[in-house]
Amino acid sequence: MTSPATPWGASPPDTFSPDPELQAAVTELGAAVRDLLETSVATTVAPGEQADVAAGVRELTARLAATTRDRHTLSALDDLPTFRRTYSPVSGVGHGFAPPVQFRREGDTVVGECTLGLRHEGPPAHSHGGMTAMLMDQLLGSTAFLAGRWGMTAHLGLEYRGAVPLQTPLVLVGRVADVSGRKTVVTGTVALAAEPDRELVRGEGVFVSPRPELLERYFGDLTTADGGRAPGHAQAATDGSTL
Ligand SMILES: CCCCCCCCCC(=O)SCCNC(=O)CCNC(=O)[C@H](O)C(C)(C)COP(=O)(O)OP(=O)(O)OC[C@H]1O[C@@H](n2cnc3c(N)ncnc32)[C@H](O)[C@@H]1OP(=O)(O)O
Repeated sequence: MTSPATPWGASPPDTFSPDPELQAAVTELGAAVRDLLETSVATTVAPGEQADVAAGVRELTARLAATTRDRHTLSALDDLPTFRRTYSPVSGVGHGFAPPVQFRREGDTVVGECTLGLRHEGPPAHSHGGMTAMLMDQLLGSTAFLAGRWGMTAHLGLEYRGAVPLQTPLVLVGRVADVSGRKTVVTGTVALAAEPDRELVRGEGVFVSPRPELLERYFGDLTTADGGRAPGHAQAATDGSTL
């Protein structure tokens, strides 16, 4: 299957079809852990109740620990050529810390929407600056990727122009600014969904597709969940247009 032409290059064909039962269970567990994390930093119940809950959570954790993957093994729901990352701490539905942000193409931009919670707090009632940097890194990286230009963050610059409130819908917009060789420059903004033209954070990132020796060093021993060599990175990272 070939991907449709876009003003900025090829996008990867999405032919990956994960097990729907696993996808549903991981999504549900991610949502439940997200609620737990959020409530754990908001709760004001008595110390004894918190201690009881902690003991219960440890029992549940032990059940999940019965079988686990190591860092060199992809989840069965992940796919490198399409960069499907179920456990991304920014966009992963399976990650309790993630808002999670949903990204989509809109014209020549990539748009993301999310609402941050108390688990992302820095200054009271507002986002931690590092959390906003995570949002920006993922936004800019996703923008490069969706333009057929996968790369790793080589530089990330941020201007914090206004504090980002928690529990308030946000909109993120990314644009490819320049491409040359293995390098892609992307700019992006974070704003309130209700005031999309008032930029709270402005970012610029340089994404570089690593040279083959680095690719091998970083990802050479990655395997898929069923033990095969993980496909896609060598091609995906050296030239996004081959995706
Ligand atoms: C849907 C999926 C979306 C995924 C989104 C994910 C978002 C998150 C992305 C990440 O967080 S990635 C993790 C954080 N980043 C890293 O760990 C990268 C660490 N750095 C490296 O491994 C290497 O420095 C790097 C791969 C970035 C570059 O190494 P190379 O040896 O391949 O690059 P090289 O030095 O040959 O430079 C290639 C080009 O990039 C340019 N370049 C490299 N570093 C640069 C830099 N810092 N600033 C500006 N330009 C840079 C360099 O000048 C040159 O330009 P020219 O071709 O025009 O000469």
